[in-house]
Amino acid sequence: MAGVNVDLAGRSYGVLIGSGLLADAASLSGGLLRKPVVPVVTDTNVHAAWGGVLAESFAKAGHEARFLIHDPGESAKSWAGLSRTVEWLLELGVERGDNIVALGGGVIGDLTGFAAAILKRGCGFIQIPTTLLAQVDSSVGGKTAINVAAGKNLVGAFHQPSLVLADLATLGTLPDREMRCGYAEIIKYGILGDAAFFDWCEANGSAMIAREADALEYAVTTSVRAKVRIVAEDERETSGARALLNLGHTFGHALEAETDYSEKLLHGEAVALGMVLAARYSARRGLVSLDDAARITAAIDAVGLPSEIAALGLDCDGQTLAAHMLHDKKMDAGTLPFILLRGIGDAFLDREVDMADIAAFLTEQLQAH
Ligand SMILES: NC(=O)c1ccc[n+]([C@@H]2O[C@H](COP(=O)([O-])OP(=O)(O)OC[C@H]3O[C@@H](n4cnc5c(N)ncnc54)[C@H](O)[C@@H]3O)[C@@H](O)[C@H]2O)c1
Ligand SMILES: O=C(O)C(=O)C[C@@H](O)[C@H](O)[C@H](O)COP(=O)(O)O
Ligand SMILES: [Zn+2]
Repeated sequence: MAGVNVDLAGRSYGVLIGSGLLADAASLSGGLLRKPVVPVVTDTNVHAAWGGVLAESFAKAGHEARFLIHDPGESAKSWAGLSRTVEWLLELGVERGDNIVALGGGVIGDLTGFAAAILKRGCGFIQIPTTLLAQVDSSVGGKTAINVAAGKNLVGAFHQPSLVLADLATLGTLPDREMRCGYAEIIKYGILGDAAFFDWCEANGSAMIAREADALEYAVTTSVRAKVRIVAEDERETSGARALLNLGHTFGHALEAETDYSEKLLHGEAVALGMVLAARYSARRGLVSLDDAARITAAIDAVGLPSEIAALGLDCDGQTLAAHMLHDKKMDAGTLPFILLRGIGDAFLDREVDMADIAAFLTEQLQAH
């Protein structure tokens, strides 16, 4: 088992990574579980696959896991999903010092974390991420949110968990499409700041997606360490350091909005496409070489992630996609900074991007091939 500490004044916590942690969840949580009944928020798929293992672990330690089970998918990260969660937690009599368990992927983690942030002005929560994407990214760092009509994650809070338990064995039941989504956020750490890790991803992406134990453990621990370093430097995304974790997301969130946050395009797939677009736009501006942009596209394509927005068959132009971006949380005094590239492993925040140029570029990309 590997452990990574997230060092934040007054809000520090550990991320434990290993295989089989769920069966020991109660003992690993130690004093964080204070009451006989422990609220666990999850979705139907995760409950069916792993709810029993968690319930048994809690029962061995004298706790009853009481489940709130949402439908799977982005629809749970909504006002309706939030209100259902908060009302249920209130009925259970959850107190500020209690910890609510989020058992699931990024949707359940973001929703439960936000419910914990606002319930009685702030309760504790434990992240038990069961997707690769949630283990390498969403369970760590304290961004919690729901989606609203105007866009992705627009209502939320920074609220750090008390503990993260990333059990690699839970990935055994995860569909391959979701494994590829996790890979998108993993290779993101290489593209934005670690060229050697990008090389490693290029060589080991397929092994990781095939759940080869060594590759998976290396990918998850390296990713978590990378994220923790950035979060410790800029917890609330104020200095620009954390904004680099948004590489591919300005484009990606616009694509998710245009596809109605549906199964047509999952978050990791949108981020993969967004990173290709960021690389190609950087090349168009002469910031990065065409070779580097092509290498990023090839690494994404090689594992079966989408790399061409033209193939999505969207009925819109670049201007429509650019309009979605105007709600982006990075907007600052009317301008939208973009995360662009000078090279693989060398991302930076460009505050001088012209939105008309972005729209024209996207129209070209929508028509390409
Ligand atoms: N807070 C952050 O920093 C952050 C970072 C990245 C992504 N996100 C958010 O995370 C969300 C995406 O998360 P996700 O990719 O984990 O998707 P998800 O939570 O929708 O899970 C994907 C699918 O896998 C199923 N599933 C989960 N674990 C499983 C398991 N072990 N076995 C079988 N099925 C399982 C789920 O039921 C769901 O159908 C997006 O809303 C995104 O905005 C947040
Ligand atoms: O932790 C961060 O910071 C990230 O940007 C991680 C992203 O992968 C994640 O999708 C995040 O939710 C996007 O941030 P947002 O502020 O644009 O919602
Ligand atoms: Zn993301």
